[in-house]
Amino acid sequence: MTRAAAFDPVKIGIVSISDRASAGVYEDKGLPALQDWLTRALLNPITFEPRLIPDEQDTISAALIALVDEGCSLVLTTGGTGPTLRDVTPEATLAVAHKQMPGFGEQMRQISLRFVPTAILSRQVAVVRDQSLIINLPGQPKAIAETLEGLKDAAGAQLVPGIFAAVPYCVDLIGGPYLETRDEVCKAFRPKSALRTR
Ligand SMILES: Nc1ncnc2c1ncn2[C@@H]1O[C@H](COP(=O)(O)OP(=O)(O)OP(=O)(O)O)[C@@H](O)[C@H]1O
Ligand SMILES: Nc1nc2c(c(=O)[nH]1)N[C@H]1C(S)=C(S)[C@@H](COP(=O)(O)O)O[C@H]1N2
Repeated sequence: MTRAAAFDPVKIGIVSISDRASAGVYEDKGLPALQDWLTRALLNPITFEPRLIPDEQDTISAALIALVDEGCSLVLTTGGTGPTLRDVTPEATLAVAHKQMPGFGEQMRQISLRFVPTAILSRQVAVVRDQSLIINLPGQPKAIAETLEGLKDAAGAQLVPGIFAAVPYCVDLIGGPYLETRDEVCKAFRPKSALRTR
């Protein structure tokens, strides 16, 4: 068996929530940014389930429920986390939550403050629904890598850990596949007792 074949396959939902990108007013950069980063970070074979939808609460909740029901162990959204009247991604996500995971939002705002003072305007949340972890990321395409990967210095040393470091163990705990990362992109952390030996 090749080493690649030993990695668990994973299905990941990626959801870009933008009135203008979904209407074709501008090109969607959210889905490509999510797909690029996840492909770089994960060693597992990934099946992506992409959705590009407007900032409508019921549409967002329905998309999240469908992705979880289709077997996505992880669902990442981008966009609609700010304070404008149309920004309803956190409400749509909380509406389908079985558990809230507040640490992800707290850490994302800490990371983002190192990039922009307006980081505190993002109301992003993370939740568990069934055996899936759903995480909101901000809408600025560059915010995707910033929040997932964190902040590194010029030599590549981690200054602020990205939120993705905690994602593989969280997915373990809710019964999902064993996710493995490329350390140079994101060093995942698991307690020693949870490490799989090869
Ligand atoms: N899917 C996307 N593709 C490209 N750029 C985006 C996308 N989503 C957001 N942006 C950029 O990031 C900014 C902030 O994102 P935000 O989610 O607040 O969008 P918005 O201003 O509510 O507008 P819209 O929902 O129409 O994208 C946008 O104004 C836009 O410049
Ligand atoms: N890492 C990062 N976080 C960020 C930003 C950013 O550029 N980079 N933009 C902020 C801004 S300006 C806003 S209004 C909020 C909400 O963005 P959203 O409505 O696009 O989700 O995210 C914030 N978080």
